[in-house]
Amino acid sequence: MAGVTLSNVSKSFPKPDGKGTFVALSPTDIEVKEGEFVCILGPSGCGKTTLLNIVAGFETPTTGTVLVGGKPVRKPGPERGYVFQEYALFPWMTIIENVAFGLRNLGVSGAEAATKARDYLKLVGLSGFEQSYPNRLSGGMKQRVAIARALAPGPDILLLDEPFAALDAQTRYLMQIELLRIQREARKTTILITHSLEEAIVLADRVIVLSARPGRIKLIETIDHPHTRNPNDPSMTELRYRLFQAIADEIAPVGAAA
Ligand SMILES: Nc1ncnc2c1ncn2[C@@H]1O[C@H](COP(=O)(O)OP(=O)(O)OP(=O)(O)O)[C@@H](O)[C@H]1O
Repeated sequence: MAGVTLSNVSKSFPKPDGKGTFVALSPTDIEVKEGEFVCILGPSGCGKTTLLNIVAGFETPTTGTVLVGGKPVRKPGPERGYVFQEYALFPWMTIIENVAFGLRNLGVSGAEAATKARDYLKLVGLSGFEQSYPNRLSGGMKQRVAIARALAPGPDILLLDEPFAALDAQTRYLMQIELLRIQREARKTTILITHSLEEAIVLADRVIVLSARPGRIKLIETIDHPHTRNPNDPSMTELRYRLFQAIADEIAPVGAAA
């Protein structure tokens, strides 16, 4: 197990016209404890994916450092599993090949990778679909495969970028409960980006709301209600209101200027 520490992490990108840079993420400090489930909310374009990509090692921060298990992140690594919004499965590979892919890249033998891939497909409830191709699966099933693939190399950290955004409401809820079960069972330190207040309330031990771009931490809420949570339960009303207000305040200036 490992935690994640971001110290003074910021990111600037070149402006689209090539003249100078703009700040996508303001200097940010976040400490995610071992086994903790953190959800990050914020308006579109505030730097959520950028933050996650920096933790994943896909992007280098302009300032600051990220430590995973006390070690600096410089590039992607097998101790960090990533789940993309749009499944990102290889359509020409069977489901089991997709899940075994990361293991094979790590030098695990074909037979061992297949055994592990089978175990993880079982964990996400997809035994029996090993030889199917992604185009035969529903959106929810594809996302289960993507989660199994992220888990297969045995990461300490799970990073998920709006993993359920493309799913219908019912499948989304079922997947949230499933993810929570897996996360609790495997005690993975988890950071999940979402646009959904409800999703954050259902899943998170702690919710971090970022401001409009350049993102900075606007609000942190610890949720200590026992799982499983109903975001519409009256006990969640105040929390829900605070989260809503924090996000609405960030969106309001756009409307106000009109
Ligand atoms: N590689 C890149 N090069 C240039 N600009 C980028 C790059 N990646 C992100 N940006 C810009 O940085 C800003 C933050 O983007 P980011 O994708 O992190 O936001 P986000 O909060 O995840 O947005 P959304 O909720 O819409 O997915 C945006 O203005 C985006 O266009």
